[in-house]
Amino acid sequence: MARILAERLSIEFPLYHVGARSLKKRVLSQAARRLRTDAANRVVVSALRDLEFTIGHGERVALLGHNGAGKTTLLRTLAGIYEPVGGRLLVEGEIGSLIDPAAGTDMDATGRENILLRGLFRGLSEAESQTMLAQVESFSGLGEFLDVPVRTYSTGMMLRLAFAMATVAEPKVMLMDEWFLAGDADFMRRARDRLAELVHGAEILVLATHNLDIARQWCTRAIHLEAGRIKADGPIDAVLANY
Ligand SMILES: Nc1ncnc2c1ncn2[C@@H]1O[C@H](COP(=O)(O)OP(=O)(O)OP(=O)(O)O)[C@@H](O)[C@H]1O
Repeated sequence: MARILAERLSIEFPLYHVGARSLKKRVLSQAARRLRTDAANRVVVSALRDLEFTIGHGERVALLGHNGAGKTTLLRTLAGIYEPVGGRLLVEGEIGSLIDPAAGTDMDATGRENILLRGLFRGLSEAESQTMLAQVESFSGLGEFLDVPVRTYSTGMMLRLAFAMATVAEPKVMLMDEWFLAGDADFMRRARDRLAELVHGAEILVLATHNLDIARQWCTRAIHLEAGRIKADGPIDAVLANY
């Protein structure tokens, strides 16, 4: 069964090329909330600090918080893109990630080649990859553009490809950034239906959003992040009442 467990989970980003003494002085002199110097005397941004939570089967979690609170960092960490600098993270269940459309995409390869590569990466057989290709082809609506290098795609075309590739997998843990809910009206009508099916089929949904209506509509629980820490965690209505 799908499960996510975080214990004292912390993420930091070293800031290279900002060795300026003035910045270091500032970091040391003020009670800086997010910046500090690490053991190697580098300035680091503390993006997530000591997060503790468990997400279990059937939970639909909204990550809420103002700009820079840590929502995207947490999604990327759950997806395995960032490695925690402290604490422990356990994610059980196949992950479907709708976070960065370009992530895991070879920009010089065509859409079709990318789909087949993704299939191979997931350990699908040749026949299964071809089935996935047919599904993505019909769902993405990219038509002849599937045979063109991805680097020439518009933002909306990238989104279609990424969406179609991520959703044919029927993952158990769905990680999603709200901007995947943006797109042209025609595609989004179909995408929302597919997404609703996926969310229904997935055991866990984690959705980062600023849109409280979307949070209320899609989620049962909310984790409110503030400056990299959990400010509130509970049933969606209770968290939103104090948001
Ligand atoms: N690659 C990076 N290098 C340095 N700092 C980073 C990096 N990515 C994120 N941060 C910092 O980590 C903190 C959390 O950023 P994050 O993008 O997770 O916030 P967010 O809640 O998703 O914000 P938004 O709502 O604006 O998208 C911010 O202080 C940000 O500056």
